[in-house]
Amino acid sequence: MARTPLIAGNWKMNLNHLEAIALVQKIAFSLPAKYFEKVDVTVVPPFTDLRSVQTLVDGDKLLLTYGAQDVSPHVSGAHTGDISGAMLAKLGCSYVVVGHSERRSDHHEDDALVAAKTAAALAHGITPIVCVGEPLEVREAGTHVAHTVDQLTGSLAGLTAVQVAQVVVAYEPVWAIGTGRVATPADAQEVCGALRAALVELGGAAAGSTVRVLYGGSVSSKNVAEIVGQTDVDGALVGGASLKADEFATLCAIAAGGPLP
Ligand SMILES: O=C[C@H](O)COP(=O)(O)O
Repeated sequence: MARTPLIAGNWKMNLNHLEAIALVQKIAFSLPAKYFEKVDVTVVPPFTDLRSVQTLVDGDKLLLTYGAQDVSPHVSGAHTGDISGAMLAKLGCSYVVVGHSERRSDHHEDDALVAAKTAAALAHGITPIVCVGEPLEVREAGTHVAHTVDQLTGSLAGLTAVQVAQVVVAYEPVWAIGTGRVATPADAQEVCGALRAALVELGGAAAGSTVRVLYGGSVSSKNVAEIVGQTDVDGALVGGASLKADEFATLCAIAAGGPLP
């Protein structure tokens, strides 16, 4: 079954709600409806922008979707600073990023916590984008495939086969994030192929054929075609390049198979 590519723009801790509106308007203006038949496009702003983005997307009936950068593993109550899955669902979020390497590093998130967040997202009908990826020393030791497969297995622990088939996975080698040092298409395919095989182990054939496995790490309009051209790469999780409307729109158009906007 052909999987529709997904391009997700992770804004990280950038852009206030006014800047968010301006960027989404520019992206939507640059990408006419025909592109959305061939690629799913989502933006992932900071929490503080989500209500503004929701109002814009709903009001103007835009075809792109949006998501959040994190979700609480808790349901509600005394968890200062957390944002629940129910809150994100009410804001119309389609996706939530979980287990990004910046959160694993900055906030010491481990696979068990990521698994709890993954389950929290699914419980509210939000698709988790589950991130895995090796640091440079693991890549240099040559154990990156086993490392990322272990991370994925831990991050999906406790899910049913049906739930496994509902996630999106993002392979983001830490050494490629924000560095301009993109993985080669062969590097991306090697790990994404192994992750797909692991998905079959965890969720059966349905998970292997339906789950989209993205690549992330210095993706731009210059390299996206080769990356998404790999058999087991179904799109990209884009950081820096998602903050520039023209660049992000071009990147999405290329992932859709063109023509350029
Ligand atoms: O979530 C996105 C990734 O961390 C990639 O970021 P980047 O495209 O700036 O390298």
